[in-house]
Amino acid sequence: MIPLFVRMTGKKVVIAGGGQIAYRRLLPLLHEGAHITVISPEVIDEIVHLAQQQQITWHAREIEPNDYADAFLIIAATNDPNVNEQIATYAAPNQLVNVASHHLLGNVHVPAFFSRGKLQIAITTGGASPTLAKQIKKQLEQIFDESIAEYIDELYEQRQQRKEP
Ligand SMILES: C[C@@]1(CC(=O)O)c2cc3[nH]c(cc4nc(cc5[nH]c(cc(n2)[C@H]1CCC(=O)O)[C@@](C)(CC(=O)O)[C@@H]5CCC(=O)O)C(CC(=O)O)=C4CCC(=O)O)c(CCC(=O)O)c3CC(=O)O
Ligand SMILES: NC(=O)C1=CN([C@@H]2O[C@H](COP(=O)(O)OP(=O)(O)OC[C@H]3O[C@@H](n4cnc5c(N)ncnc54)[C@H](O)[C@@H]3O)[C@@H](O)[C@H]2O)C=CC1
Repeated sequence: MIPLFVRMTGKKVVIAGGGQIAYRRLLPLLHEGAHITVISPEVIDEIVHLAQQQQITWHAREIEPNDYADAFLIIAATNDPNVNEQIATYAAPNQLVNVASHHLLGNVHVPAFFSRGKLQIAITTGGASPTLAKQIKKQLEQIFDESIAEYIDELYEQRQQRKEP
């Protein structure tokens, strides 16, 4: 696997499942302006709320292959490993698929990550220990505190000016 930072604005994302994990995946995508559809018979209150506010679409039923045929990114976050596996199987080879229940399925892993303005730091252990990824993130959050965001903004401005003809 290689790390990529993907611009998700306007991209169609289909999330199967509506528990805490689905919600955790959903939030940064929503923040980035992705078009999110959650398909799940039941969802947590936070997801109900987002659907009521029309920030996302929620279909209260089980997922079917047709639901994600044209999705850019599919997130399989149900609590049924067979359903998640089926999603990975039915997805087209050119789709991005994240399977929360099994690190060897799908083609995208979600890292532990944090941002300081334009600086983004992401850590993965390739399924070895998500808990360790979280611990490393916490250590790096101490090293790169909020003050670095302003410095990086300055670097950005200076660089843009240098690039101007
Ligand atoms: C493959 C991946 C999924 C993907 O890419 O979507 C995956 C898979 C699995 N996680 C499981 C369990 C836990 N995951 C966490 C936490 C996090 N897990 C995250 C990512 C990933 N987890 C990807 C690999 C990343 C990597 O390896 O580094 C983080 C970094 C990001 C995020 O989820 O947002 C987030 C920390 C976020 C943060 O705080 O920064 C905790 C601890 C906790 O919640 O506090 C536990 C319980 C302890 C334990 O079991 O270790 C299980 C067993 C499930 C079961 O028993 O059914 C599987 C299945 C499997 O391993 O196959
Ligand atoms: N960080 C990570 O990557 C972690 C991943 N996991 C994995 O993620 C899975 C989901 O975790 P939680 O959100 O806590 O589970 P949860 O049990 O709270 O939620 C599961 C959701 O899946 C929905 N669902 C069940 N069958 C469905 C179907 N056929 N179609 C659509 N939706 C369906 C349910 O209605 C429910 O909303 C876990 O089972 C586990 O395998 C668990 C912990 C951490």
